[in-house]
Amino acid sequence: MPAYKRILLKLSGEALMGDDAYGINRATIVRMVKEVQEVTEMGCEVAVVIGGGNIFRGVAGGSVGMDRATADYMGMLATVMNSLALADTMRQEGMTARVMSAISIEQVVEPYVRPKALQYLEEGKVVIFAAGTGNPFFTTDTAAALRGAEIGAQVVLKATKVDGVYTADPKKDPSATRYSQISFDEAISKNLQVLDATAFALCRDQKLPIKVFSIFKPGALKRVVQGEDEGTLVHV
Ligand SMILES: Nc1ncnc2c1ncn2[C@@H]1O[C@H](COP(=O)(O)OP(=O)(O)O)[C@@H](O)[C@H]1O
Ligand SMILES: O=c1ccn([C@@H]2O[C@H](COP(=O)(O)OP(=O)(O)O)[C@@H](O)[C@H]2O)c(=O)[nH]1
Repeated sequence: MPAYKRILLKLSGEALMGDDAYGINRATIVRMVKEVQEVTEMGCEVAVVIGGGNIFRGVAGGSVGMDRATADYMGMLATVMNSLALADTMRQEGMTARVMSAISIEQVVEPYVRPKALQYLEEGKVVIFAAGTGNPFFTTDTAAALRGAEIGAQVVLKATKVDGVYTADPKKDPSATRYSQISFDEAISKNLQVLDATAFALCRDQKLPIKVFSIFKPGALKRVVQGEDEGTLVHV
């Protein structure tokens, strides 16, 4: 029995590169899809938000003099590409996935319509939310928090490059240690960078717990969904 009936899974776009320098690494995306398949087979309803950092990030465009909003729209389009790749890989693995976009590009993907997303989830289909929130100056973490709240997910699962929330950024401070759980208030008071501030505030207000775990660790998603001790739970 899964510990969660419905989850919102945020997959890092950057992690899709695997060991490549850019784009989507085939073996990496297949592995991610197989992990998602395992949890759908347990009867867990899965919605996914995928980032775009493997292709384009708005801040990168902004830093070289591009108009930030334009760069962010490019970033959103990058998430659409990743979403299409993810849905197609799911199809190849025998799953049914539907991509819904926050910006209208109807020839490519259907628009996000909340009742329809809920229907797909009830039917056991994986729903992939593309184009983030549809607004510049936001991130896909915020899209994950927003859609997670909208669909009534019991938890936002952030599958990322680190295996949890640490006392300090583990990439900069090797002596940092991992929390197995931490409250929203404590994470805020210690200024721990887990999700961006907007996403974090939304989850806290909606009392939507967040689980941070490694996207690279085999079987981690399954263990999280089974309610086992994996990664870090950020709770109310
Ligand atoms: N206290 C902390 N605990 C864990 N990770 C942290 C912390 N502070 C900063 N980080 C950094 O946050 C990064 C993950 O967040 P993020 O850039 O949003 O990744 P993505 O959106 O690609 O999943 C990690 O690579 C880690 O270096
Ligand atoms: O609601 C959103 C979501 C994403 N983006 C843009 O899309 C890019 C890719 O998303 P993100 O950086 O969150 O991806 P990840 O870190 O997961 O690779 C961001 O840098 C933003 O430029 C945006 O403008 N609004």
